Amino acid sequence: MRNLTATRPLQPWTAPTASDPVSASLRLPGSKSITNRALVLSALAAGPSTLARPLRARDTELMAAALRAMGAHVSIADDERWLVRPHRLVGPAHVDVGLAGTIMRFVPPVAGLTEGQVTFDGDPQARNRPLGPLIEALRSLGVRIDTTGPGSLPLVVLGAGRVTGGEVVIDASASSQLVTGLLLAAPRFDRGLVVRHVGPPVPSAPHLRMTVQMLRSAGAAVDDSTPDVWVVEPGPLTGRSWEIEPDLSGAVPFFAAALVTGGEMTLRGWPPQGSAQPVERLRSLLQQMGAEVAFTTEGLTVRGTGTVRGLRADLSDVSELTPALTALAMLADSPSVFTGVGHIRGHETDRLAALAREFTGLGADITESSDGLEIRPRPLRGGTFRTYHDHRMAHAAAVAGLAVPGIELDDVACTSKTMPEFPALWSAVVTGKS
Ligand SMILES: O=C(O)C1=C[C@@H](OP(=O)(O)O)[C@@H](O)[C@H](O)C1
Ligand SMILES: C=C(OP(=O)(O)O)C(=O)O
Repeated sequence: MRNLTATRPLQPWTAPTASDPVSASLRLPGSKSITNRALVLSALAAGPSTLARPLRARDTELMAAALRAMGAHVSIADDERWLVRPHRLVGPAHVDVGLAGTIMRFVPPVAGLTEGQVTFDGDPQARNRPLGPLIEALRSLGVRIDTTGPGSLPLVVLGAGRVTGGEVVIDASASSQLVTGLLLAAPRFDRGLVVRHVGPPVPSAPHLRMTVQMLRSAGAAVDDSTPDVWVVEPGPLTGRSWEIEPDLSGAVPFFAAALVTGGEMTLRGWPPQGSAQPVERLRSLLQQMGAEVAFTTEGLTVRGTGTVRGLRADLSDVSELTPALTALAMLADSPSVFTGVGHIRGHETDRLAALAREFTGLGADITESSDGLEIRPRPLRGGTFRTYHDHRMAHAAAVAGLAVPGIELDDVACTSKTMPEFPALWSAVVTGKS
């Protein structure tokens, strides 16, 4: 099986230190999670769709390429508006998932609906990310899948062009994306789908709500009224125009900059009717850490008061924020304890181990627990910080670097996963040249 992933040259980068309060008003790129759900739903719809202000980054370009490889017409030439015209899905096709959880979990069910063989592989670290429960769930629904590894990439889906559907039991405690992947394709299964989760809690509940909300927007009938059970009726998905919100997770390091430096950061472009992303939860976390947060006509504004407070929190619903919040906690006036995020050991890297190791290398007092981190702030020093191909490790190092001179990332190019402009934009914002 081929691995088409090109080797990317490492890009060392020294995180800029802020000499003044960081203040800016920005419009950030679109949400990865919304863009990739919209691409999948559009490729499975009965008519054409558009995505307004999508995220252009490695994860979303690879998703577009994956769907195109299986026959959908996906045009991403225009930064402001991507076009998707569904087409009969046919193999043979190869899907390079890169390091994207959204591709490795959302596309195999689509491959089951494809006529022909679809192979999947990605970056070496993608092979470590949990996929077994999805493979088993699809097999139990009659989809033929060949694997060489123990329930992980690489894999081959021998698509029959249709999936009967029915009922499936899955342990999705390793990732909410295991459920989302099944749900997104489920309206196109002959009998629809009932997904029943059995096991420790599913993390990232807001991402599951986003999935249900977007399925309904595309015309699907979904019942999520019973905890840990999702019922999707069979039926056509409609093509539509998707407005992609700015990425909330990508915004967090910028909000953190306001907190650390006593500055003010406004992110423009929030939907007036409420967000599909967990804005209220983020607002509460930042407030507990000492920020003032306000929604104005211009956007979402976070103001630092000059002091960062320690935080005790279960972060299971917003686990992808753990790296940036850990960096903030390093600079706080009291200890922090984060729990509920054991599953981020299966994110782009083992984030608990990587954060503990790299910040310890800078002089931090940080320890891993089985499901989180404990941080007792003390002065940090500059030094090398390894990012392990993980964009959010780079975000964490950048936040610490605001207050600690000489933090040298071995590679910042990993930020291309969700925000290729991150190094340039961050430097401009921190130095006041944005
Ligand atoms: O569905 C999604 O778009 C995502 C779900 C979450 O995954 P996990 O449930 O694996 O944490 C989140 O961390 C990830 O960044 C994006
Ligand atoms: C966990 C993340 O990504 P993925 O969508 O690849 O799971 C993340 O972006 O923090």
